[in-house]
Amino acid sequence: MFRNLAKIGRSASFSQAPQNLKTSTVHLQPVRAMSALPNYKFETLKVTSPKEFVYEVTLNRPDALNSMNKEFWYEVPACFNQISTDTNCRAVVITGSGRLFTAGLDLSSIAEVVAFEEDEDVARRSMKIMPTIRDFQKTFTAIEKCNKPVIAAIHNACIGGGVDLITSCDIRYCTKDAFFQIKEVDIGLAADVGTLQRLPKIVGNDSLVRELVYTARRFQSDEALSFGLVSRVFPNRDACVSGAIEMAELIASKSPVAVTGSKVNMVYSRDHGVQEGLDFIAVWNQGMLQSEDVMKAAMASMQKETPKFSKL
Ligand SMILES: CCC/C=C/C=C/C(=O)SCCNC(=O)CCNC(=O)[C@H](O)C(C)(C)COP(=O)(O)OP(=O)(O)OC[C@H]1O[C@@H](n2cnc3c(N)ncnc32)[C@H](O)[C@@H]1OP(=O)(O)O
Repeated sequence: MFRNLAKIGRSASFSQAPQNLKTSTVHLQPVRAMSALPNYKFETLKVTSPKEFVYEVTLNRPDALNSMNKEFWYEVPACFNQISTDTNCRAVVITGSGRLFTAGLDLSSIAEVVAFEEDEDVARRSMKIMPTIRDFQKTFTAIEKCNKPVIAAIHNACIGGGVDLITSCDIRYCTKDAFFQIKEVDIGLAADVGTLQRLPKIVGNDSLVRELVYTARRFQSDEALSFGLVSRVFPNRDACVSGAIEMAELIASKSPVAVTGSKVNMVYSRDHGVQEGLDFIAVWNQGMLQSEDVMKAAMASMQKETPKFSKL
């Protein structure tokens, strides 16, 4: 399988003829021109802070349709692990630069990403590939494990690995022109970095998920909204990104103790039974109920004031 993919990779377009990419037709860049945060230095991502306590992580390879190359797979977890403990951030928005959100795996990078000696024994080759798959799974798990809620703002195409990415986010918004495709079967793969595991839990319709996975058929924003993959649809990219940032700002105004606790417990409860989930939150809250945030929030609510919470 990967041997064939590696051959495709050697002849795919981005590595050989990036100048041919059709990126000039529609450029929907944000109206806001924001400078990157100096302590977040990545090749494939740009991190900015559009509002206090809100970070925007932009997939930043517009000329390659934000496709996922080797650097991307390692930069995403580095970025989200850093954000997870960054006390200046309480909510994150993921956006795509250029004309679409992401084209998924960079087909021209496959040979570099999955490197092995062709004449090597199958077991030895397999054992070399396994750690790469595990690493790539960690890429999107880092978003799910990030202590801050993450909102995906999707415009135009969200293909293959893009669906893996957005299903690891907490909230998904998209534009009216957005379309999605679980594309992996079309390149001879069973999706292996999260879609098959997370999507059924998000949409609660196993029959539909299987249909989308087995056929790789495209579906549009209205269908994505109808079965709950996204919760809001906006007329265009600017409106979508602004809506996501506004929601992130609202989340960031709440107690970071309460929001982080809610995220950690929702992820835990998705993967465990009701009683285990109740046990987990009981242990969690035996500590967190002692937080100053509880008293602050309750007092502010009674006095009809807006509480201000300290950094975590
Ligand atoms: C261990 C692995 C874990 C990860 C697995 C992940 C798997 C996946 O993501 S599977 C999906 C991989 N992606 C694709 O198959 C995308 C295929 N591309 C498209 O469907 C369309 O190109 C797209 C909808 C993104 C855009 O369509 P549009 O009509 O607007 O543009 P095109 O003319 O089709 O494309 C422009 C040029 O870009 C090249 N290109 C597009 N996507 C990729 C890609 N993912 N990797 C490399 N190159 C890509 C396309 O060939 C065109 O090149 P050229 O003909 O030279 O202009």
